Amino acid sequence: MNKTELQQNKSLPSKQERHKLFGSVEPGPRTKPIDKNKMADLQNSKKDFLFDIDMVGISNVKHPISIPSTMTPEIQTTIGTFSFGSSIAKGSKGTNMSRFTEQLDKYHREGFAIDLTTLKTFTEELAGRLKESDAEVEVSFPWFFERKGPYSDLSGMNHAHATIRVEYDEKTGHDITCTLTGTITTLCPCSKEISEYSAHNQRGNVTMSVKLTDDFDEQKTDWKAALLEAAESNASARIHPVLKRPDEKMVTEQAYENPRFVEDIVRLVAADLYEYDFVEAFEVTCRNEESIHLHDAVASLSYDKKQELK
Ligand SMILES: Nc1nc2c(ncn2[C@@H]2O[C@H](COP(=O)(O)OP(=O)(O)OP(=O)(O)O)[C@@H](O)[C@H]2O)c(=O)[nH]1
Repeated sequence: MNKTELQQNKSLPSKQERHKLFGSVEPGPRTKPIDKNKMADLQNSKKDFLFDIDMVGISNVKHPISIPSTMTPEIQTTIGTFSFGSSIAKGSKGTNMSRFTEQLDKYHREGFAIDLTTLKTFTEELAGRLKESDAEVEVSFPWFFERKGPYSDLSGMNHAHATIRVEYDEKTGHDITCTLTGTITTLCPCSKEISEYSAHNQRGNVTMSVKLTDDFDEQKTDWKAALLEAAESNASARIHPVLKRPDEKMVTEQAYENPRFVEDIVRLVAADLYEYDFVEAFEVTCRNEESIHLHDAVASLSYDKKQELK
């Protein structure tokens, strides 16, 4: 049926009348100023408001971002989920929340690339814009990377979940924590040991949170690729988007030859993070989505290399 054949039998009231029909009313008298300078500014009231606030800001801010990567694709646009905040002293009623998104938009217009150098500048500048001595910014995003079948070399796209957190304080400078959750295959050592055939295996989620050393050089090291390698190289097998039968045979046999408990994974990944010279402290968690249970198996450990110096 085309447009001219469609009959409009109903005679509808105008859109304005329809809105009235559904409850819209005429605006009431306007008594409050519309000029910004004459408006009340509650946020900036100064009194003793009893307690300092550790962090106030906005969260769950979705925004398009571009991220650099040493793996293919080297530049990718994705959606970042941000949170921004700062402390406020008890003498201030509130923060100026519009300034967070105002600054985000300014950086976006200048081609906001989500690298650590830019995020450090962003956080310091945010503290200045808020007229506070500290600020924090966190951004999470799916990071995509190409993965080839081990035999066929056929490629497809995998992704891991990345988070960068930058904390700035004018007295102590910047603190950066980078987190990556990568997915792996784990094959149960116990099941392999006790069974006449086979062994159950599952998807494991490895979350690595690392505090970077002050001299970390992102031109030399892609932290995302390094953390992914720590998780995948210690797994029973890697996860692949495209597998032909010869590939499938290879990853199945590889998993059988490399059985891992969640405890094995966190310890082996910890050993790699311990050897990375750009990592000052770390936390590793492995959560296996068990294929023989409805529940997950979990293990985690944390380590601070500075402890060794004490
Ligand atoms: N402090 C505070 N602000 C809120 C809250 N809920 C909403 N707002 C925000 O208040 C903002 C407007 O306040 P400001 O950012 O101080 O606006 P302004 O005073 O015109 O901005 P400046 O000229 O930069 O000081 C809006 O962006 C709202 O999102 C809240 O719980 N606390």
